[in-house]
Amino acid sequence: MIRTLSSASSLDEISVSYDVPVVDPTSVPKVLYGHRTSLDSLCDPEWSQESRVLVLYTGGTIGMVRNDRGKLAPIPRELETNIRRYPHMHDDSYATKRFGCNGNTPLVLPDCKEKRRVAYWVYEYEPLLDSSNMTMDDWIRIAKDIRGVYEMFDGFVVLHGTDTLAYTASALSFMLENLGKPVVITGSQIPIFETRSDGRDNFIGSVIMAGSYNIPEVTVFFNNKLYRGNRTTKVSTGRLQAFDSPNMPPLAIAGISIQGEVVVLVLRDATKRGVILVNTTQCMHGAVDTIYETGEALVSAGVIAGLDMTPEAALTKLSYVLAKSDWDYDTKKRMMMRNLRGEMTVVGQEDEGENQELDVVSAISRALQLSSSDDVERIRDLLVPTLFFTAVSNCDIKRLEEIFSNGAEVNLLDVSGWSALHMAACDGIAEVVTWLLQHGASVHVRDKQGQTPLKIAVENDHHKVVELLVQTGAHLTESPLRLGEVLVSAAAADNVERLKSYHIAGADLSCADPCGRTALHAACTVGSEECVRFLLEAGVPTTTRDRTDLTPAMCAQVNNHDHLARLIDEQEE
Ligand SMILES: NC(=O)C[C@H](N)C(=O)O
Repeated sequence: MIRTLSSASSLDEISVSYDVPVVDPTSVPKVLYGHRTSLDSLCDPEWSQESRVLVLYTGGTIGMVRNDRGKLAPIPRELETNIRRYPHMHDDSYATKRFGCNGNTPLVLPDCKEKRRVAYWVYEYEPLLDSSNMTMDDWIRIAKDIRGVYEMFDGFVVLHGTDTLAYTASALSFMLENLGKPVVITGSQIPIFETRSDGRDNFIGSVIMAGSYNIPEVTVFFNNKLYRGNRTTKVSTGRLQAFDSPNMPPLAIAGISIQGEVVVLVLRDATKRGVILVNTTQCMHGAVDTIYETGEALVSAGVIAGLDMTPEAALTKLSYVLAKSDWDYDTKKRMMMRNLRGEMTVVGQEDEGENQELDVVSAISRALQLSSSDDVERIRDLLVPTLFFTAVSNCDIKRLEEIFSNGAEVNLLDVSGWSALHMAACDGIAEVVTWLLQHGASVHVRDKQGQTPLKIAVENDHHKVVELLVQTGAHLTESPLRLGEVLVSAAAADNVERLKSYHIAGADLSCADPCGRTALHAACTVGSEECVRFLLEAGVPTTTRDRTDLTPAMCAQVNNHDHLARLIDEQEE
């Protein structure tokens, strides 16, 4: 089982930092824009059968080919063409049967016994880069590209050269604020086309991670291991185990610390001038420590202890923090000391007082006369999920806090694939939903029917909850045609509350069903004045004609609801 400590816990919508403006759709690269225009097919409800992954191919050895002189260089459009030929990377017969044979047929991974098949698209950068030639602008481009098509995919894979991969991973972890979907970065030491290559396993593993697991953060997948992105560092230019995450379990091993040679007085001047200095270790294992005189002297000179952050994470975190123009100097310093995305281990006040044993665990352990801590641990693992779901349905926030501090996984699923957020969204308790979102619950988790918490909240007309979920980046996944159908049936049932739910969830209320009928046609047909008034206030078009060439006003007249036809006329005037 894959466990993750979610790092996204804000109620804001996903955004990209480093001073990047809100993404302008016209700036989305052509191929991505192409996907945008085929949004309909991507959002088709049938699609819940597969998860969707976008592979952003930026360059690196993984897609390079040896030239006549034996030198490696990337060749445009070579990667996807080759992948289509590898049966273990693309199931052509499944893809053709499901999606037909057109220019936009996705690649599909063969059945890996995961929940759903994973369909994926490769978006190739131009030019393809050796990562040692990448700059901060390239990090920004990747972040913007992900933001631009964020709602259309369940996860993202970034194919990247290994030389600066850890820097990009750290940078993206800070830049992609409130990330709710997996972003997996990978590459290889040997090109994917060569007989012996780590590239194929890294590629397939990353696509599976991005498509089948709910790990909403920036990670690095390499040599069969998934690392937190901002914890990784490149450790070898030649070995297939090119990356490591020395200070993050399960690889963290206590070791000796490093002492730096510094001239403290030079440093004190700098911090007085408002320069932010961070002390990090180059060592693989361990953290900078103030038990040494030199370390203590650095702290007294105003240098921030970077604890066990990798130099890659420290550099990119600094760039991120410095670019935050709305933070003053003290806030920036405080943020550098705080664990923002799981990039460093902060022990101390945050942990104090937590981890008190749950009363019920203690009681059962006593009743069973358990003496070993392993046995108590097992009882806790068994009980915590049940207690957690019970606290959610009882809306018991105090209990939720207590269970959470005892290790409850906030995105845990029950047998029907429901998370605690699905449950709270169904009950419509905004307080619990807010608590879950603040503690890292993902709004993108789907149950076995492919339903998100947002869909559940909409279907139960919990408007406040719908609003909270949308603010956190949730979005509807139905195609416009399917939306047309549900809106028409809501209006036909005189259900204005449902129309409001869809409206708050961001649905376009003018969507038509397969007969060309809109919610306004249906409301006029059945004579629902409340629905007609609501739709007109929402500004839906009034002149749309259905397949039988009727406008909503004509439907009202045919069914003897002349007053509704008049309402529409007044609106048109
Ligand atoms: N293995 C690699 O990908 C190294 C290559 N020079 C790069 O970083 O792009």
